[in-house]
Amino acid sequence: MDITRTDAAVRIRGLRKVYGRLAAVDGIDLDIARGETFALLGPNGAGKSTTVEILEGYRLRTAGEVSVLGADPAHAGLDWKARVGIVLQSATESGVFTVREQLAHFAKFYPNPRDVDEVIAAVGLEAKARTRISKLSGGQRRRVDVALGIIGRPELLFLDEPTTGFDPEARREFWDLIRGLKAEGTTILLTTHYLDEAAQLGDRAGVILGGKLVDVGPVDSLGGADARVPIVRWRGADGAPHEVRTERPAELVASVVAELGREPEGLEVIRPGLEDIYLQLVRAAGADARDDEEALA
Ligand SMILES: Nc1ncnc2c1ncn2[C@@H]1O[C@H](COP(=O)(O)OP(=O)(O)OP(=O)(O)O)[C@@H](O)[C@H]1O
Repeated sequence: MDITRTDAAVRIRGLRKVYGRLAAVDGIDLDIARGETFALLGPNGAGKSTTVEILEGYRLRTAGEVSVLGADPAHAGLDWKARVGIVLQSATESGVFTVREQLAHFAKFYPNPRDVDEVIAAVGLEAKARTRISKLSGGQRRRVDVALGIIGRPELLFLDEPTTGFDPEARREFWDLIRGLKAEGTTILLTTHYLDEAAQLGDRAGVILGGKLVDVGPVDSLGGADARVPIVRWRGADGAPHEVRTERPAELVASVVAELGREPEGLEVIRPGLEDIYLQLVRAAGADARDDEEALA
């Protein structure tokens, strides 16, 4: 099968990456459509960066098939590189240039770059355009990274934990920037530890655990319908904790109040958000892994 013959921006089949005895990526299949924003979630060491770096052409895979914008990133040339924007996890080091100089320099490598001043404005660095990068704060340097990632007007943008170190206002401004790129048709693959970021930006999300994609789907359906059923918690007459999942929490609370004849202690009604669902998935996978280990022992 020639998987480069696809309309998808990214197609991954049976991807594996082995470091010594560790399968850091252990059989991933995934399609990302053109124009889609896909958020890749997972705890530290899950295999997100390894996967993304293979797609970027920075790492070689052990096995599997990968197509990115119709090419195999392991063999793609300069034309392909010009169509891809990359914001790596680690920040820019080149401190001697000003923000504007650095961007103007990189813009020359691309056939159809964005306007340097527009990009500086888009990442909110107008006031620092003539400042040396070495004099910027961590969050401001991260904005330079993002600016360098988009200066070439990429069709596909990889963002590896882009807002680490951003203050809350900067994150919101960054989200607006990403929404603008998305509106222009840019395909975006985002890895993040911020679940609200995935919920704000992602059309779909995938959760990687132990090198495997354990769930993938629209952000608001991740974990399945059951994962979103409200949870009611309270303490009974003897002080014992109770927890019930129900689609009709008001009805349950009314019956608990009637039974106790008073306000229940420790009453909580929780509608699980993406963060709760993600944590449930991570814990469930951890429990499965322990069961497997016990079965093997
Ligand atoms: N060059 C390498 N040599 C050996 N092991 C590696 C190498 N790079 C990554 N690993 C291991 O592969 C696993 C996956 O790492 P990876 O960086 O892909 O995780 P991640 O999901 O991006 O984590 P984080 O959220 O911390 O960035 C980890 O156990 C890591 O220790």
